[in-house]
Amino acid sequence: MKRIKEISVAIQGIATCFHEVAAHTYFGKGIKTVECLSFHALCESLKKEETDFAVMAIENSIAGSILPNYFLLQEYHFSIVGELYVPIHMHLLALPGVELTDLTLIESHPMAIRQCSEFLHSLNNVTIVESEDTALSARHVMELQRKNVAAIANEFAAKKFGLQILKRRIETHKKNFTRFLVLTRKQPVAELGNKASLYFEVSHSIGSLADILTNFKKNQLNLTKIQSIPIIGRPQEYLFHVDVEWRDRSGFEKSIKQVSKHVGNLNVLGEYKKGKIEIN
Ligand SMILES: O=C(O)C(=O)C[C@]1(C(=O)O)C=C[C@@H](O)C=C1
Repeated sequence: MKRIKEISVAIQGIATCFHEVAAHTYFGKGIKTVECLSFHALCESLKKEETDFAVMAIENSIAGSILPNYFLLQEYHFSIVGELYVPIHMHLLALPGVELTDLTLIESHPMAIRQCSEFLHSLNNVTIVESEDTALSARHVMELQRKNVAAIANEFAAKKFGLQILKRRIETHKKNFTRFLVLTRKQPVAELGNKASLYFEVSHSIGSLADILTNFKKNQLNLTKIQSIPIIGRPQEYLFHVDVEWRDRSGFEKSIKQVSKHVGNLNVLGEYKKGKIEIN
């Protein structure tokens, strides 16, 4: 009997990290996840065909955009084929028996640290250290076996590395979501989506960006995100990354045709189905 090859998905981080949660939420449990310790390594894994897909965090509702990932999207030109919003619950993890007053060092991924800044500012004499990944930080706490060290990570990491949840839900706001993109090597557009991500540059003249946004409005496109990214080597010039949604795809097609005459470097990174934010 012919075996169906299991889908392999590059994630940034090690097992139990939020990227693994995102990959399992999108594809289900029957996939092989490939651990990458940077977003650059994640892109390389997909580019070198070691994996079929990559899941990449792009923004968080507390900490904002992950700007370096916009540069990676420009550099690698993968297709965005999906997106999902994952609820993020951050916990402070330490060895069993440790108390808050024992801590002198807390380690985590920089995005996790930013999501917990209010809590972290309330602590005295604690050094905050950035790491590649929340789950890796939890593993470090287990490996070090020191009472003064803690990690910010999720409940799956706590379970896997035998750590206690010293303080639960330390994110600055309880409605905390990270948006992940699902990437694959360049492929033709499936035209089944209701959302697209694109980027372009406009001339340095009055209203040039406003004209493009007005065109989106005219074609019934809902702008859900706009992010400017510096053009390296051209100070004060920017690329604009935008996400738009539609009810009728013909409006998107029309708009792309029309704006392509007025912008430079227009790239549609992908069309995909809009992800849902499930607030419960
Ligand atoms: O460190 C992890 O667990 C990750 O998957 C990375 C990451 C991120 O890049 O934003 C994913 C989701 C959370 O926002 C915090 C960290």
